[in-house]
Amino acid sequence: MIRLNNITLTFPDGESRVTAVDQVSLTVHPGTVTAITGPSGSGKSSLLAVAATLIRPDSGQVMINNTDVSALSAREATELRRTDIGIVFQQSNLVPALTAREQLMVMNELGAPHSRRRRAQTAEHAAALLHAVGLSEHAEKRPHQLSGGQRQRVNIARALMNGPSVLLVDEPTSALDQERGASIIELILRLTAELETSTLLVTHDLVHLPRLHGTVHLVDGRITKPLAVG
Ligand SMILES: Nc1ncnc2c1ncn2[C@@H]1O[C@H](COP(=O)(O)OP(=O)(O)OP(=O)(O)O)[C@@H](O)[C@H]1O
Repeated sequence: MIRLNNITLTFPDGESRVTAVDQVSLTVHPGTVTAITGPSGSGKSSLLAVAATLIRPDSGQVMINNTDVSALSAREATELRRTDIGIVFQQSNLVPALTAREQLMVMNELGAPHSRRRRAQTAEHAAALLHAVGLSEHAEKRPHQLSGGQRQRVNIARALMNGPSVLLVDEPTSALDQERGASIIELILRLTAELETSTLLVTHDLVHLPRLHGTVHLVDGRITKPLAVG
């Protein structure tokens, strides 16, 4: 579970500061997907970065599975991020030289060298995830040989490699046509249910909102009345 308690985040802006996130609280339960929507500049990506523990807020708490992230040492926070949080960034950051399978394998090779047995388990897990995202037949392809939707599927599978309890996804459908976008949303919903992740999804594609479990609408960094959807 992820819970944000009264988060405020400001950035320097010339002589003063701009408030990107303004007293935002939200909770995402396991197995559910909550969308963050709002106009450009309303603080969606900033809020996601706080949830990812990549940016420390000026005030407020980020609770991951009842652990207050601000109470952790830098090392503990890094470990929590590695094991408990899966992130799909807006800019696909797949490595051009690696195949889909290798993009997943590399997640486990960052760190201590592993035994042969551990490598075999990792390979099995990567294969299972590629199957889950419908890419078994494309496992040996490199990013330039995959479509935009397929690359997004690799990104999602890679974010799930370490078995995170929290999945954070930034604009997963923005580069896709409506049909491919809808199938990525279906995939995220299915994986969220199967793997019981608490999923937060930034999107400005309002068409998908009725499929999700909750929506947080931001204007100028603040939560406003939920949009009427459906
Ligand atoms: N690193 C930064 N330094 C200074 N200001 C920033 C920084 N990042 C974001 N901001 C400001 O914070 C506010 C929120 O930006 P943010 O990128 O979170 O919005 P957004 O809703 O994700 O926008 P978009 O939909 O265009 O991606 C904006 O006023 C933005 O200019």
